[in-house]
Amino acid sequence: MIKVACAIIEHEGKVLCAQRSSKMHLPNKWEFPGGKVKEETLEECLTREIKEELGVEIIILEQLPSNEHSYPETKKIQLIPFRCSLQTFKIMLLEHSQAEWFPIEKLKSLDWAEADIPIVNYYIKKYK
Ligand SMILES: Nc1nc2c([nH]c(=O)n2[C@H]2C[C@H](O)[C@@H](COP(=O)(O)OP(=O)(O)OP(=O)(O)O)O2)c(=O)[nH]1
Repeated sequence: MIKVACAIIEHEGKVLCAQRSSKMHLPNKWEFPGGKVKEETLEECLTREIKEELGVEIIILEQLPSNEHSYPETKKIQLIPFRCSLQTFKIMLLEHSQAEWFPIEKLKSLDWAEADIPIVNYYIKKYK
């Protein structure tokens, strides 16, 4: 199983969502920024990935329940979400096609990567 850490970054009641580019696996799907965990802690992975993808520093607040999901033709992933806030604010799009702040009530309307759907539903239920 591949562990993937992702960041639910909050600011002024909104959440930062990122759209995968047309060239990535799961093209054009929305996700929480993050990536595969290497030889490092989940927190180190998340800090590194967010810096690589968006050029910002995060503050990790809380780990939320993970979700296991199998996509066709890839190994099962365990998607592990963390609520985060930003320490630096100059967001750069280094990998995604776009990144946007959405109010919690709009999250359901995005075309999410399948593994994210239970996480989005949990988050909406707990934090809206
Ligand atoms: N980052 C992230 N990945 C997700 C989410 N939902 C979801 O299904 N995934 C999948 C997409 C990818 O198959 C996998 C993460 O791999 P990735 O390719 O984005 O991460 P990475 O940068 O470590 O990958 P790599 O290019 O080094 O191989 O998890 C999510 O919310 N965030």
